[in-house]
Amino acid sequence: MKKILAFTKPYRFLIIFALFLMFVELAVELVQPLLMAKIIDDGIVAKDFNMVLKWGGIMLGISLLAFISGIINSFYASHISQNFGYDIRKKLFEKVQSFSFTNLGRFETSSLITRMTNDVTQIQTTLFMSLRIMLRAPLTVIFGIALALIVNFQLGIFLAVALPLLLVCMKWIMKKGGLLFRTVQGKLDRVNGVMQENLTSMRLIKAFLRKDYEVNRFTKAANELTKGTASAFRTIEMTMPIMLLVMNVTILVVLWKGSLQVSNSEVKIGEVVAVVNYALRITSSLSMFSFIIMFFSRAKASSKRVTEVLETDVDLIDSADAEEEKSALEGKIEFQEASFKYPNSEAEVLKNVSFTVHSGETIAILGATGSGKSSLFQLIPRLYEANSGSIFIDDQEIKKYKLEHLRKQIGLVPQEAMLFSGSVQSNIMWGKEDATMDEVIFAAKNAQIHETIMALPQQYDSILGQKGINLSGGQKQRLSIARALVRNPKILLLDDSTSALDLKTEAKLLEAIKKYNCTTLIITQKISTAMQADKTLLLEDGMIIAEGTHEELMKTTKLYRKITESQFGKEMFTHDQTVN
Ligand SMILES: Nc1ncnc2c1ncn2[C@@H]1O[C@H](COP(=O)(O)OP(=O)(O)OP(=O)(O)O)[C@@H](O)[C@H]1O
Repeated sequence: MKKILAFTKPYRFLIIFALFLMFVELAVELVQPLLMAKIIDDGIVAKDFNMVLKWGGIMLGISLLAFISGIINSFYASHISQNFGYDIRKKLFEKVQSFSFTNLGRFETSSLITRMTNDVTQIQTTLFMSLRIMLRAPLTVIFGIALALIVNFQLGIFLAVALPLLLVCMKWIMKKGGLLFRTVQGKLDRVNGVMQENLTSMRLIKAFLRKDYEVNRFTKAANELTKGTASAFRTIEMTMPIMLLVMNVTILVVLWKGSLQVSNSEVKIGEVVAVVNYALRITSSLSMFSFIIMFFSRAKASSKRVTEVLETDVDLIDSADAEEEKSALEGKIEFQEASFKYPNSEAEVLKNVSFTVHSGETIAILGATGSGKSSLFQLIPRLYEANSGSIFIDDQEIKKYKLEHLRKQIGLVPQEAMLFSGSVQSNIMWGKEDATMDEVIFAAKNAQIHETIMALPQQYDSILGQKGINLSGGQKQRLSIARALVRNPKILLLDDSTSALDLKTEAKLLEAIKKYNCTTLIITQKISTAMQADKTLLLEDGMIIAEGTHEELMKTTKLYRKITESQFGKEMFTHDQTVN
């Protein structure tokens, strides 16, 4: 909660002003019973009509003041809370952007979305309500009792006795409510998760006729949320009848005792009316309490969830001895006995991997599915850290480079082509914000996608749907390659990114990439790609089992020959090759 409250700091003067206006409203509310007592005792009972008019006029005047204060307070309360929510959301978003994959593994995507949207809204609304009305209710109770004691101590004491009972009741409910609403937000994560998976996999769901299954899955998650929320609300609402019972009994006692005192002429009738009036105002404030507790409990739970994200230590940052590099990389890559396992798993997916790629070379990486090819790629831009061994770029350990300097010079094309909604041009420029149109076209031409783009109705201005839904798999791949090429990378990592391309287009692409003079690593399943590379690494079960040119591997490695045979037939073998 402390961390969240710190976000109110920039608005502290506005908050003080809004609270001041709220106090004006409160003061008017509290002074009204006193004025009423005066009008009754000195005006009505004493039959002084001028007195009634005078104090009635004053009452009207201060009510008008309260009304104007309320309007201005409302304006500032919404201004402050909207900006406060914006600040938290921005900070959360920036924090998530800095997360490593290990950090991201701690939170479900849907949970992060709920935290950035619904949780922030809960906190934001609570701040708004606090500035508007919420704080008024407890203050009405406290000051109402204090003023009742001043007006008539003997009657007011009954209200004071009820207070500790009410406080105990509230404390218990606040604690319970906080826990319950934390569970509710967890269930909301689940609903959002199911919804997100469903909406992003709609084609698959329709093709597999899984609509009913998905509807059931959603219904189950939504039911859980409904049950959880209802249970939380029920618990909180239990406070209402308890608190109202306490107050109504108190009012009865005040009326009974007051009537005795009036008949014995010990007190004026106006005093009894004032104390009863305070008791009624306290009761109406209490009726708001269950609603207030609900908001606070929810905000407390949401604050915890938001703070959890904000306080996560980012575990992949620039190391203390990282050097400020200004010059461009050459692109030499060297792995020395590098081993790696994912943070959430015990299985070693790369085992003592050693190899060297000289600057400007093109290397193909071949291996069965799950052999660790993509994992190896992730270590180069330091998306993950190797658990043992070392990785060097230009003979310097990658840990010694600033992350930004390193990643700026790497063009990564992931296995699944990820595009963004927006124009074709903006998708290519995503790789280099300040790219000129000439650079964009040059990259597109080299990625062999320029002609396809020119055939689109609005060419480079054509709008892509979400994730590039209106493009074919191969077109998406080539657009992702253009996005990487526009960076003019020193190291280009293509993760099975040419799988959907025909042999001719792929050959043209690989030829065009040579213009960039960058070190290129290509994960592929195709021997035709390996044949165009300077060297191929053959990966099996996280280990490099062979490396060499196509001809060398054909001579030395049975597995490589088998793959070749399966793709090209036996004629690829020459009579002098011995089978190992
Ligand atoms: N985020 C992850 N957390 C835990 N294990 C993972 C993760 N990603 C991959 N793995 C595991 O690491 C191993 C290697 O996966 P990787 O994606 O590197 O293989 P690959 O050779 O690229 O496979 P493919 O050709 O199918 O893409 C697999 O056993 C996989 O289950």
